[in-house]
Amino acid sequence: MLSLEELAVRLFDAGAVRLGDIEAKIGRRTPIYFDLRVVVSHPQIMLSVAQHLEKLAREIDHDLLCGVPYAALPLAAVMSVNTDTPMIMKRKETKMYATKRILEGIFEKNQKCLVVEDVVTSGGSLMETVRTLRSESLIVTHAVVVLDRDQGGASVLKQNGIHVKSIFTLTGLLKILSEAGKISEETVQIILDHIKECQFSNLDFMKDNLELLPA
Ligand SMILES: O=C(O)c1cc(=O)[nH]c(=O)n1[C@@H]1O[C@H](COP(=O)(O)O)[C@@H](O)[C@H]1O
Repeated sequence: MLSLEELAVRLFDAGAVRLGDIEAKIGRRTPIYFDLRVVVSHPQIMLSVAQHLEKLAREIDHDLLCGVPYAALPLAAVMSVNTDTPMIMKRKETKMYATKRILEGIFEKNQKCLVVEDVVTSGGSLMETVRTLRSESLIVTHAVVVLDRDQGGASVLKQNGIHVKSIFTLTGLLKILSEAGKISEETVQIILDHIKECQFSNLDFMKDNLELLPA
């Protein structure tokens, strides 16, 4: 298995870390965007990301895996095969014909479902999936994620009963990439200032992002 440092550099070289003034979800702007969708083109990187998630998942009691659509779906599938853990999939929309299911795959009430997500910023996307799983009587208490952007999403999720374990935090990732000579100190500082300013626990920031708050 690749070390965290090697994995971070491989992800960077594959184009998973985009720098600049980038538009993120719902019009948010960010000086760094982590795009995990590129890993489907790099099977060895995808395998390594999945293995690191499996390591985090080993300490969590679970019967099922569920990836948040879409970027985490291939990762959840690789984890499912590697660990022989059944997976379920959440549809973006409820199917309007045949089975009318929102969740695909076999599950029973009160099974423990571990959620797999690529990036946590506010925690909104992950929470949306958790709500669906809970509405289908599954027990959801943990999530494993590739990157926690350190913007307060993990504590918002904790308030909603979800403990998040991440392979990388954005602060940790920046340290690795700057030590590897991939990003400059100046860029690191711009991103750290952004994280500090754009906190989902900060009420002034939240006023402009109310639609992102988990209910
Ligand atoms: O929009 C984002 O905040 C975001 C930042 C980033 O670096 N990478 C990234 O993939 N995202 C997207 O934002 C989602 C997480 O944002 P939250 O729903 O606010 O936690 C991810 O599932 C992605 O769709």
